Amino acid sequence: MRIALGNDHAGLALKDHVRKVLEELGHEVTDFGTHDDQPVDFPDITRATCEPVRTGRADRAVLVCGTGVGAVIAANKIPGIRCVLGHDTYSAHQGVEHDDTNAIAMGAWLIGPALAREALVAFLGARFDNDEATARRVAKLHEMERDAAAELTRSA
Ligand SMILES: O=C(CO)[C@H](O)[C@H](O)[C@H](O)COP(=O)(O)O
Repeated sequence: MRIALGNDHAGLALKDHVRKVLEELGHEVTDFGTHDDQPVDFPDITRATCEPVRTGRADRAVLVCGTGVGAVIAANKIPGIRCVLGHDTYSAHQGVEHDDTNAIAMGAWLIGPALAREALVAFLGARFDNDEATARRVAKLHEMERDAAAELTRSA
């Protein structure tokens, strides 16, 4: 898969591990940084990393920050991005199967390299069920995004 990878300063060490895991698993990784420990803002990194997924130039995004929470919040504000907090393997694959998640966020302050690896394997190995119920629910998420965009246009 084509994976867009991004992290803030708090996620740097775990991101380096994640990149190696992704490459070992045979994925094509584009690393959007950050590449050193100078503080950066997770919304900026998240936006840059998720943009190629939004536009179809990457298949999935992997985000690493301190807790994963900031990156999840930011990612789920981007139209077309559905991001799971990937601190357990069940959520990592079930989110794809039921909710068509295309991004995963991890907190470097909370999980270690072994769990990060297992969560990634679960996330990247999973496929959207796309049955009647899951397709209907994800369509409603798209509808919510369209409603939000229309509301913005109306109030502009
Ligand atoms: O973990 C986070 C909150 O959800 C953020 O993404 C940042 O990593 C964290 O807030 C960074 O904190 P710092 O005090 O600037 O290191």
